[in-house]
Amino acid sequence: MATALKNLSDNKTSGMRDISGAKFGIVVSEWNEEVTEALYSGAFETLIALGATREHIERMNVPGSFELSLGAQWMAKRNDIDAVITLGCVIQGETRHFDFICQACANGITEVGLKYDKPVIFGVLTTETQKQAMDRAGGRHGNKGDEAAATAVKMLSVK
Ligand SMILES: Nc1c(NC[C@H](O)[C@H](O)[C@H](O)CO)[nH]c(=O)[nH]c1=O
Ligand SMILES: CC(=O)[C@@H](O)COP(=O)(O)O
Repeated sequence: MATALKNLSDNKTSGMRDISGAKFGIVVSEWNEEVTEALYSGAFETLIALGATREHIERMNVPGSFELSLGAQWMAKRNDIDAVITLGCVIQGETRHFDFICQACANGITEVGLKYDKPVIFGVLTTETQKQAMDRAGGRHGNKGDEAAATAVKMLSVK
C-alpha cells in the first residue's frame, strides 16, 4: 500500500508485550537533520507511549544513511540491546548516488538484523523531494519514526 494511502502514525499495537524492561537503540543519520530529528522525536515518543522506559532508549548519531548499517551493528551486537531502530532520510539529487546509498542502506540494515537475530528496523525515508520527506516526518502522511518504533515493539512481541 502506498504511503499516500496509509498514515504512517496509524499503527495497530493492541496485544503488545510489556516493554518496560526492553532496551532500544536508535541510530540517527545527521544528513537532512531537520527530517531525521523529526523522525527521532516520533520514534522516541511512540516507544514511550507504548510503555518503554526513557532510560532504556539509547541514541547514536552517524554522519549519513550509508553509515546506519555499521551504527546498527555496533548497537545490535550488544547483549543489552533488544531492538535497534535506524532513522535516515535520503533525497534524490542530480546523480545516481541516491540509488547506491538506498540500496546499500537497505541491504546493510537487513543483514544486521539477520546476523544478530534481533529486530533492526528500517526507518529510512527515500524520497524524490524535501517536501515528500517532510510529509512523512510528522506531516500529512504521518511520521515514519512512529511506524519504525511501533514495528520494533511488534517484532519484540512476535519474538
Ligand atoms: N545525500 C545523502 C546522503 N549522503 C551521504 C551518505 O549517506 C554517506 O554519509 C557518504 O556517502 C559517506 O559515506 N546521506 C543521507 O543520509 N541522505 C542523503 O540525501
Ligand atoms: C542522495 C545523495 O547522495 C544526493 O544528495 C547527492 O546529490 P547529487 O546526486 O546531486 O550529487
